[in-house]
Amino acid sequence: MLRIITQQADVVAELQRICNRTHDAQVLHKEATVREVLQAVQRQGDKAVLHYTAEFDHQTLKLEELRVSGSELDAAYQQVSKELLQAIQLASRQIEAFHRQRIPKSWVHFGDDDVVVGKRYTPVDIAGLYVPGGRAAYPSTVLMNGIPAKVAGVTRVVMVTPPGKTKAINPAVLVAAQEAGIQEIYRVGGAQAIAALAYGTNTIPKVDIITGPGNIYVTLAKKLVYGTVGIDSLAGPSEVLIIADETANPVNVAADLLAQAEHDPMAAAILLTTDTALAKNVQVAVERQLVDHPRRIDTEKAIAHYGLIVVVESLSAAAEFSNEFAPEHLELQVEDPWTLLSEIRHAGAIFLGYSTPEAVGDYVAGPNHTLPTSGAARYASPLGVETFLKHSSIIQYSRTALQRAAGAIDALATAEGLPSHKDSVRRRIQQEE
Ligand SMILES: NC(=O)c1ccc[n+]([C@@H]2O[C@H](COP(=O)([O-])OP(=O)(O)OC[C@H]3O[C@@H](n4cnc5c(N)ncnc54)[C@H](O)[C@@H]3O)[C@@H](O)[C@H]2O)c1
Ligand SMILES: N[C@H](CO)Cc1c[nH]c[nH+]1
Ligand SMILES: [Zn+2]
Repeated sequence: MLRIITQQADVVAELQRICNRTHDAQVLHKEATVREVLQAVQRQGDKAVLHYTAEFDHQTLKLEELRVSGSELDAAYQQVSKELLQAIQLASRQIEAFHRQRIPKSWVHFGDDDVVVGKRYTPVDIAGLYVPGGRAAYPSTVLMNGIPAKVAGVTRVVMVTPPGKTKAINPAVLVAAQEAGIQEIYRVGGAQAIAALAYGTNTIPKVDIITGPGNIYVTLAKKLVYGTVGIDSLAGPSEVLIIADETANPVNVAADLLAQAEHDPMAAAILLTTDTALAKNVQVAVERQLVDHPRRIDTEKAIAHYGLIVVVESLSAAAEFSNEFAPEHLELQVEDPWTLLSEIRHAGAIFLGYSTPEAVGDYVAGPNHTLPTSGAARYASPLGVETFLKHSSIIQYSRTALQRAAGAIDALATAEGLPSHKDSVRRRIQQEE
């Protein structure tokens, strides 16, 4: 049952417990498993990848089965319905249009002082996309990662995703990949997939950046390989926080809470409301909607451990609690969501009004659904084209400009005790032209 507490209780402590669920003491044993997997793949490559695929995904693969074959890719189109193909294509267009809106552009500034400075953007050479596949198949996530990579101009994009129950990858995932221009796909999931992308094996290439969401094992592995490779952000078990007033519909609020809880037993679903009656009605509606829920066991676990309703004194108090939590998804189901928006500082994606369930953002709105979780929205942003780009600073000085700067460089280099820095400037300005 979804618990109700009031603002008199220690709301901040409760929210912190839920927010920290992926990095608290209880996940330490999972981190130990992940470290073991990373080390084994680093040392033994493909052999360890196949070993852990058998252990965690219960699939015994031959080495040559790791890469999804051309015939499996071709066959996927015959296995999806026309409606699903059209939905994938519609979502692709929306996602591409959104991500093409603001592509970071290189620039140079030619100053009057004979100094040129600028930024030059270049894509990573090779990107590795993680597409989850343990408890659900995620064709939408293929698009959310693959399209921004292509828009950024990444020339080699590889994808990893766990094998399904019969080794085969869900055909919708393979169709989405091809619609996003991805052909190089490996049948591997979990920490072993992240390790393979980070260190490289004989079969799977080492990449420059790993992007994409995943469960606790995937998220811990991404955290641990950061530095060996780049990562997008820590996009772990899903979460939603809804702020609702008395005007919200309790049945819809309940459905939106369950829409995130159903992702994972570690998903979080929180309602902050100013209305006691709404709190009770949502609690009842959640119970009713769970009765014949096809994913009832996992969803109930999420609701029981990481679900919460808080009755707050004001919408401003709700906004402050939400800022503490920094949710992946924030829904504002209140009479005037645009006014409340001005009080929100930290959230991955914000959904305004009664007709904007979070599911529109998961699939068709266009903004990315790969979002920071577990408080990471305090410092991180949704995945985007810029995730696959980095920039180099551009600097050019004329001799006159160097002469002007020499005094300041002298003083700073002297203060730092770095004489060759000073010398590299002095020599140039003392040299004959
Ligand atoms: N934040 C986001 O942007 C976002 C987007 C989509 C999905 N998600 C999240 O992605 C996750 C998807 O999770 P999933 O489980 O369906 O798929 P997944 O692919 O992330 O995880 C499945 C893998 O976990 C590994 N694994 C499972 N049990 C293990 C164990 N006991 N020990 C070691 N490894 C183990 C297996 O190797 C398996 O391949 C959910 O948490 C969902 O909420 C987040
Ligand atoms: N809500 C997920 C992000 O937490 C994304 C997703 C994909 N498919 C359905 N939902
Ligand atoms: Zn979702």
